[in-house]
Amino acid sequence: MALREIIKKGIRVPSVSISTPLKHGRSSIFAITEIARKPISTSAKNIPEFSFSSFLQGSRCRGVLAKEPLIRWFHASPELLAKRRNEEPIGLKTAKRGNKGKFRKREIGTPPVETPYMPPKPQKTTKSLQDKTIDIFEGMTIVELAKHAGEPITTLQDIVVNVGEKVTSEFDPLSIDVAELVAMEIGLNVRRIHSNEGTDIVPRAPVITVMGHVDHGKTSLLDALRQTSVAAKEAGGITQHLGAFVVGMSSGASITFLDTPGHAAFSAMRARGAAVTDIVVLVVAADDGVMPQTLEAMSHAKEANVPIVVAINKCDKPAADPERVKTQLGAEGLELEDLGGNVQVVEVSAVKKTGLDDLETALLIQAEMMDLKARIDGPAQAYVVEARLDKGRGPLATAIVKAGTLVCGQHVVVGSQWGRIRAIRDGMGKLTEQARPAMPVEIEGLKGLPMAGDDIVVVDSEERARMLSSGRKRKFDKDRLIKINEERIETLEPSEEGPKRIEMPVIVKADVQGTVQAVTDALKTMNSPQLFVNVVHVGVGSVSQSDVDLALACGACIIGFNVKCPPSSVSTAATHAGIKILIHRVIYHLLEDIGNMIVDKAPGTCETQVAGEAEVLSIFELKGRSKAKGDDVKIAGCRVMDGCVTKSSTVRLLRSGEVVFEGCCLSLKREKQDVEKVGKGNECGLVIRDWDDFQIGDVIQCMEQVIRKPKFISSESGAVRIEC
Ligand SMILES: Nc1nc2c(ncn2[C@@H]2O[C@H](COP(=O)(O)OP(=O)(O)OP(=O)(O)O)[C@@H](O)[C@H]2O)c(=O)[nH]1
Repeated sequence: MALREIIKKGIRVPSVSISTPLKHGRSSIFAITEIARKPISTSAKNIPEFSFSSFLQGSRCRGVLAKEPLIRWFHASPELLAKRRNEEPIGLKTAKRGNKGKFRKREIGTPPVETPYMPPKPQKTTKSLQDKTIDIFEGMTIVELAKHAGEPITTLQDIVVNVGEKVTSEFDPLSIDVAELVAMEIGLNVRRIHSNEGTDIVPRAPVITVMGHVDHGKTSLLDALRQTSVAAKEAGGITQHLGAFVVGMSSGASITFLDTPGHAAFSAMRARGAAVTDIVVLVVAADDGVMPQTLEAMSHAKEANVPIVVAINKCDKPAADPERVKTQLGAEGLELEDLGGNVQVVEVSAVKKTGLDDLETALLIQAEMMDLKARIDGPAQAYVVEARLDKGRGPLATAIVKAGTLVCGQHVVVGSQWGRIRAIRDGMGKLTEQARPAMPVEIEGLKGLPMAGDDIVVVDSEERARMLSSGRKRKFDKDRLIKINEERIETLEPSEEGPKRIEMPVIVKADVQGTVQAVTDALKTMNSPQLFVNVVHVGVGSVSQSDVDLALACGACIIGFNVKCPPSSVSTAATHAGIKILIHRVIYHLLEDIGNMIVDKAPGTCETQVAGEAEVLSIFELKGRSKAKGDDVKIAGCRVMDGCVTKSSTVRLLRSGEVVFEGCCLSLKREKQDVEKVGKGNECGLVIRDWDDFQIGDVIQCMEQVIRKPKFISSESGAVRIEC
């Protein structure tokens, strides 16, 4: 849609992304933007005069770097601009530019037509740039970037200038951070490609994630492995410190385990492109066998192209049947070594601590086959495994370095957060100066809380860190808005015809960022055309007064997952405000609770149903007995076959299965006594208002109005849904 149309129609544009080469008429575009950004009541005359320098500043913050590129308006040349001006008289005339690049005068023509502002109906975004990911690398040129991005070189040059970089030629190498910023400004996702060439490359420890069905012993196995570690034995046992730990073996080799068992953490990390895990240990209980989440874990590993080592656990149990498990896994397409494939299987017992050495050996063999190596010099490439907020130390992130060395004091950008690394601690909680590949560490010094799977990028200066972080935040916010919009549309569309949609606003608080995400994702699985679980706010830490205030403002309930009960002052405030706080540690219990709340909250739909059914066995006629007119009255002598016949309800008469009359009951008697209702198996006399044409064999049904609430359904695999 042309800008002129937008202005005319009064559609408010949140902000506009404009990109034009210098001298190609950006001043007029800027002026148009100013009008379009405001509600239509603003007249063009209100636009203040501006100078060339203020325009440049303006274009930086509102034009090229604008947040919502709903409209892209490229001017290729002054000729095209002139042509457009002729074709689309927008009521604005471009200022004439003087020799020194200053605007002398700007004439403003016809103000836009004033029509009331109508918020635009959310529209489905077409498969957008938001979904496009390009590879970027240190030293790439603008020409290369333009080729990857599919954008004109001049557009990118302009953005590079606007992010404060000097450009002398399109063949100038860009730093990887600037390349990312430029890509984000045009709405693209990036994948940073790090070069490994010519540096010190050494073998590294494998990084392993344990997955499997609920209660098959993932946590027990991790605990057992942690205790068998040589390092643990030497240190007299490690207190759990990080979301990852290293098992040192007597041979000197080591294995890094991610202590965030579960598919949610794995998927969340993968969704952010964090290829942290080298191998998945698939835990299957020997007595239970393959279960739904075993299959889920298998597909997660397959999709991520991560090899599996199977640990058949609970082999100490009398009901254990490892052979059956192997057959089941084989039938699911896993090519086990025993069956001629290359997937290793180890029989273990986490409780009896048997088979753990075999498991470690199997993992080392798998790692050896993969020839895992990493560069140890140069800037670190690392990922966040877990993040939490510590009262005294601020945001803390458990990280795994993939390549290079992370050094204390470096400026980093972590996801959309930034900071300067104040301290690095190893798995034992000991301060260290640096972290090398496959070494889980905790870093301190970030300004905000990152998320599991966020990448850690080392940058040269605080300025660069701030700039990259704010660029990422803008992109993150924009993508989030697009996603919310799409989710709303998806859930809204089919419900327009159907029953009214239930919206359930919730606030999610959890112990760590990964859990926040897992809970949020689990809640979203409940969404359907009839239900929208609207996660209005998320955060790490226990439920606070400000959560209660927010919940009150938006009618939300508060979920606290894996957090302590809130202080009594907060609970009291919530009770007074009528805000529900749900504290849970098991996701299925939480979903069940939320499901029940939704059912309670749902208004339900009013339905008519048959409450009782009677068959006409005989017909009596009472002469001149009608109270109103003194006419004859026909009584149907009936037997109640099902349910209950009630005098106050509406009735319908069926003959040969067809409804022939609908009305109300005038009189209901049982053995000459007026009664209100007659139950199944009993006989009664029934008079229907305005109907006396009874026949033997007719069926009289009593109808009642019921409010039907949605049903909460939870399946064995733990999935839940609300059926309206
Ligand atoms: N007999 C026996 N019991 C085990 C073994 N491993 C775990 N268990 C028991 O199985 C139950 C579940 O173990 P967890 O380690 O909590 O299982 P999980 O897979 O981490 O469970 P979720 O975190 O709920 O998915 C506990 O009661 C454990 O004591 C084992 O090797 N032998």
